[in-house]
Amino acid sequence: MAYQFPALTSEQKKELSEIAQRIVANGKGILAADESVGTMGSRLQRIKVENTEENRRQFREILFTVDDSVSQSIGGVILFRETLYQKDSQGKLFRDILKEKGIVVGIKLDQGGAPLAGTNKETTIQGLDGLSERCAQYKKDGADFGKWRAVLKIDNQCPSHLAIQENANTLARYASICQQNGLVPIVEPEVIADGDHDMEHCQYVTEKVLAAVYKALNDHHVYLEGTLLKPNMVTAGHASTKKYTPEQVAMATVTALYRTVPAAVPGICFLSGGMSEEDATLNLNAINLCPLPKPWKLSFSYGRALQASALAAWGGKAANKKATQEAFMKRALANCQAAKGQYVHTGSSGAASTQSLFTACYTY
Ligand SMILES: O=P(O)(O)OC[C@@]1(O)O[C@H](CO)[C@@H](O)[C@@H]1O
Repeated sequence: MAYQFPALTSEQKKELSEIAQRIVANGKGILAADESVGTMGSRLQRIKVENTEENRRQFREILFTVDDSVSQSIGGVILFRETLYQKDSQGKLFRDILKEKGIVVGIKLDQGGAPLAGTNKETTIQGLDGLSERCAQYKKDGADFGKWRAVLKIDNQCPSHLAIQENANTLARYASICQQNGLVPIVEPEVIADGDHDMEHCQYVTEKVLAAVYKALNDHHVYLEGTLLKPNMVTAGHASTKKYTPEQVAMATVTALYRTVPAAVPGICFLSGGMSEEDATLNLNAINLCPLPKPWKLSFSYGRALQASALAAWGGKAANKKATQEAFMKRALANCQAAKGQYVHTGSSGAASTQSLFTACYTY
């Protein structure tokens, strides 16, 4: 097998690896503010706010106009298409506000699930058609990384070999297209927490899924130094009666990663997957203290676990801007400390931060 057709030039590789490293430098992580219109609707419903474009814009304006010091904790923000082209009340594009803070702008690229016939309601993810053109346009419009979330579930006969292979291959194809267009791909194979399985079962499945993903990324000539992984932590299913400490979650999670994720990958940014804000922070802290080899940055790319307190503080009222920004900053800082293994729980968390954020069958 000759090495004849290099996928990327050395300049392209340099740009990609620098972007990836910037996002996870010094304990920084990612704010996943890329909820689709429908997903944002269920977030807003919880606080009894109507799901209009203007309400979505207003909440995101409050998050993005937080004090500049947020850039010490947040290295990247993932946006939904609508948000990439939205402006603050003074008419300034959100993406320019983020870039001026030194935050890297990312874009959600997957377009939702489609059923895999002949399986127990498993899915693949759509969005490959026209992806290269969309990536090129988003790069011109200021994005430097992309995100694609594949969903795998633990259930009777699940995940099937077909679902694992199909989603791994689709993630790899997406990653290759991103890199060709100068975007760092965030590769997100999420094993969702639905079910009553124990943590050991989740570890087994997570290892199988990650091993398939890295085989596919290699097959597609993806440059690993210019990627980031966004996996689930290894936990018991949401309906399991077994309880595990953050140290046990950390040991199972780092073991699964150590067995499957090459050291060339610069950073692993976990999703929060319905954990409470506080659990997501405590688990990340324990992961960074875990006494196993950890050749990658271990950080966060949280949606719910960075925004739940902020959403509750906002409640749809402009007058609550300060409290909303304080709540967001508090979580951003806590997770940055956890990404360095330096988080100390003070016991003063608000009610919203300890509430489970789990949604059953969270497929899109
Ligand atoms: O699990 P979390 O941390 O809330 O969100 C993880 C995430 O990948 O899933 C959501 C739905 O696609 C996205 O908004 C977000 O980026």
